[in-house]
Amino acid sequence: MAVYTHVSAEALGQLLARYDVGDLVSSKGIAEGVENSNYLVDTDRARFILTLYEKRVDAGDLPFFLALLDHLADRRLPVPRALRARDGTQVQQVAGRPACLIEYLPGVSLSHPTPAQARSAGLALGQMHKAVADFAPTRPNTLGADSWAPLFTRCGRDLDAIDPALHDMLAEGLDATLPAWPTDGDRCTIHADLFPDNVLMLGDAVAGVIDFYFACTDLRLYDLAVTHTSWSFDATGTTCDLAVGSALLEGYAASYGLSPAERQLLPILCMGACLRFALTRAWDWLNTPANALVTRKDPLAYTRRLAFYRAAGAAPFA
Ligand SMILES: Nc1ncnc2c1ncn2[C@@H]1O[C@H](COP(=O)(O)OP(=O)(O)O)[C@@H](O)[C@H]1O
Ligand SMILES: N[C@@H](CCOP(=O)(O)O)C(=O)O
Repeated sequence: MAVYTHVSAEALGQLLARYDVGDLVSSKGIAEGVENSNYLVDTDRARFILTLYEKRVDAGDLPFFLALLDHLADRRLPVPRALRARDGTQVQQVAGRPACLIEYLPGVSLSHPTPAQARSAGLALGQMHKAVADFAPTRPNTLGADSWAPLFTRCGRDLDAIDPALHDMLAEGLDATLPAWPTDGDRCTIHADLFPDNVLMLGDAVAGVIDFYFACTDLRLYDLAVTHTSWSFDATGTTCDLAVGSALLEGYAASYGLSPAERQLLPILCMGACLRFALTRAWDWLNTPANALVTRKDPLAYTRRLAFYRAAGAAPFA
């Protein structure tokens, strides 16, 4: 459960009074997510999401994220906008944290996506990449390839408390990946965390894309790689469903295009994506406050994926 900061009914009532959204009827903390505190808020007029930005979100980056949401929503992509209060502001202070009241989107996050659903996710990702062609703001990827070795060093031998082989697996993975990391290639604004839990589905169709708080400017195909690593495996990272991975690529190819040369880059980009999530999960495993209502995510689910991509080479991307 991701609620790091408690919001009292009084504080929530005061917040809602700044907006033209009706009166508070009920609110409850949302079980999913690990980064921010999220509440489902019902008023007598509609349902909303209240997000309080926590650990990894720098308040200085919020204008970038919120402008991106507005940009994509203006182009009819299914992303939620942050509402504006009567004074025009989108970011408020709630219980000492920066916070936004966000449009609620229907749909469910999947645990076991089918190929048809993965195809829709690939289509949506390609549509987003097209839609950001005229999005001018930029944001460096603070969890990009340059950050992985320093994060590994900061975790150090504490990694072995998670698993005795974790330190050496990550060291080998970094050695295999970083020297081959692409230095050029198409760059654009990317979501950078398009896991199934950040896509709301209705049947086989994408009804919402949420959680843009890692969005940044980086290699476009790295976004596809992150999505491949998160959609194509079971939660433990043990079994790869190649039909799901292929359908994801097929959807992306249909909406954006995917050349043979670009497919050849995907193995190394997927290895990088595995390192990124194994490292941040490991860091969080070692550093999550004991009193936080959050379910930590298993870093080994990403070292298993890393081993898969290292062994499989180009085969999953043909
Ligand atoms: N705009 C939204 N509409 C509907 N549900 C949402 C929306 N934003 C978040 N949620 C729900 O809240 C959960 C956590 O949100 P998320 O942004 O993924 O949190 P975190 O930033 O902590 O990862 C999601 O899995 C989803 O169930
Ligand atoms: N998707 C990342 C962690 C970020 O969590 P999210 O709830 O914001 O998607 C992971 O699974 O490690």
